Amino acid sequence: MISIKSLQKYYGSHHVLKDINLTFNPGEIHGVVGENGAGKTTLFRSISGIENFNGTVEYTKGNIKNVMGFLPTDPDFLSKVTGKEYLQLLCNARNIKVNNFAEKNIFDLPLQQYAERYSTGMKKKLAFTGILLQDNDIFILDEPFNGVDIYSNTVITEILAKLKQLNKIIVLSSHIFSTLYETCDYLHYLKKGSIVKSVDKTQFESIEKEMQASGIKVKIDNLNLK
Ligand SMILES: Nc1ncnc2c1ncn2[C@@H]1O[C@H](COP(=O)(O)OP(=O)(O)OP(=O)(O)O)[C@@H](O)[C@H]1O
Repeated sequence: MISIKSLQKYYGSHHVLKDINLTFNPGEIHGVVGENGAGKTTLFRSISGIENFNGTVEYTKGNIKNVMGFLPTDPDFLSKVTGKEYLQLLCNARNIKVNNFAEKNIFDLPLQQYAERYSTGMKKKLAFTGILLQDNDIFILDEPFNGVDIYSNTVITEILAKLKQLNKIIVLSSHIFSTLYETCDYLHYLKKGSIVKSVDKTQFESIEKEMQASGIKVKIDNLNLK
């Protein structure tokens, strides 16, 4: 179980995350939704230990960093590192031996090419493959579906279902509600740095409606488009 208590994050005087309290259990898929700039990436980076913050993130089974795979929105790679070398590096970091990377290449990526020259979607798929090969127990996925083609979206959805079956802890963000309905067990609505609503699947619609009602129509009307 991951237990987040009173998490606060400031960038200078900007209070980006305000008193976040969340619990994630094995076998659950949690979605974090919110408008651009609400703080989703900052929350994920804090949980992953990339950012300093006030409050606590506790994992009951030990050091979260040793068992967690973090997928950033836009993964980037060192220059002159091929896709295969990148996967090898990630496996080495966990002492995992892979004999045949071609067999593990679920997205059919050109593993002999330099990863930094991959397209946006290919980079995301390579980074995702890497954290899957690491046998992690926790997956923090920042917009895993964004920039990825339709077929790969289906593959990712099926992988998430499999990870859930395997009792992993999964936290993801997405702006696409149909995807969230399909994948998540719980949704947390992050608004201006605060969790304003946490619901189970039976109430996803209430968050979708609340987000739609948060002024978009009024703003468009104010444009006076003719
Ligand atoms: N390194 C940083 N330094 C200063 N401010 C930052 C930094 N990173 C993020 N912010 C600010 O923190 C706030 C939350 O940003 P964050 O990227 O977490 O939002 P988000 O919900 O992930 O947005 P999006 O949906 O657009 O990806 C924004 O106001 C952003 O400008």
